[in-house]
Amino acid sequence: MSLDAHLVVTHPGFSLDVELTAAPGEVVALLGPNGAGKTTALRSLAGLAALDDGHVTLDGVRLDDEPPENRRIGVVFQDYLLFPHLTALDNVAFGPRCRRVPRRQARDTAREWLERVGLAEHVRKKPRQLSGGQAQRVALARALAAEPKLLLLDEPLAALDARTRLDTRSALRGHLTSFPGATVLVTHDPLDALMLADRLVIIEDGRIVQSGDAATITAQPRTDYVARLVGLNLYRGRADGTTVLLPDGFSLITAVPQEGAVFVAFPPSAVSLFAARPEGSPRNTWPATVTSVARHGDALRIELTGPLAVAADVTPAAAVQLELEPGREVWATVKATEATAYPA
Ligand SMILES: Nc1ncnc2c1ncn2[C@@H]1O[C@H](COP(=O)(O)OP(=O)(O)OP(=O)(O)O)[C@@H](O)[C@H]1O
Repeated sequence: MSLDAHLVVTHPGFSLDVELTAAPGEVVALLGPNGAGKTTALRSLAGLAALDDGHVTLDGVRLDDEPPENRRIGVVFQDYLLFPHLTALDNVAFGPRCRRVPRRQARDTAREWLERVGLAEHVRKKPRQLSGGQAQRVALARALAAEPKLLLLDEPLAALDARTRLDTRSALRGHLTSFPGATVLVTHDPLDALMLADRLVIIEDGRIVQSGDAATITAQPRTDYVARLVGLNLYRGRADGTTVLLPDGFSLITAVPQEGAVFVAFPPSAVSLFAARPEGSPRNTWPATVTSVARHGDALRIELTGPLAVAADVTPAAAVQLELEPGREVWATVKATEATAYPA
């Protein structure tokens, strides 16, 4: 169930030319700025957009001449909606039914999958009676129930609010871990990529600019986009429920409990700075000293030392008001809901 693809697609003013492989069980994330060609790549893998050149091979079998329904590819696309007139159960049973599995058996399989994604009580609901997170899980169950060899996910979490996103991301990670086929995931969100993927492939302007595991890419970004992308505050520690103890003794509180070795990540935009210790403040609050101030897009990126070394993004107005300059002592906070912990 390994994927080997060379995707060449030409539109007026844009050309995509990327080579992509994914081993059985491997999750590959395609990341890139808007218009980089991620969706085009995914659609051409799915057979929804024609290749102008190249090939798509799954397990050594060329797929590019096969119609989408014969490709044994599961897709969870943002615009690939559930059938509105079918129940969750029949939406999920649709895949097996397409493969001529008898109705009762298809429904049994669908029920199992809906249980697996935690929707046992919602099998009879129509899509409009489901929340965004539930609909996303039905879409995932529908894709997996068809026993695809390749799973394609296009921004699977983008439509969800922050809290639902966190829960759904963790659950999705579990499902991907037990999925035996190859997975290709498109996302804008570095956290999705770090948490869900074994390997990242960064696409800019239709070309691969960097690929590798998260640690390698984080250590050695090769383009401005990648540098900004990995501009996450990332720590390794040991989780005991929602408390993560870092090696130098500082503890971070996270929203989702974990156990054992974990990473904790949050973006610089999640760090707030205050002149005095804030009252009734979020769970993570510590004194910090500014070491540098640099322009970062429309914001200023502030590097701080203290019990936790962090980067924070603040508006220029806030930087002036807080008199942020090297040596300035401030208080930093991060909400537990912004600090994501995931197994290391
Ligand atoms: N059918 C089409 N006809 C012409 N141009 C297209 C077509 N589909 C995509 N493009 C162009 O191809 C480029 C890549 O688009 P694509 O949607 O693949 O990028 P993306 O990386 O997924 O972007 P985003 O993150 O914004 O979704 C864009 O410049 C887009 O305008």
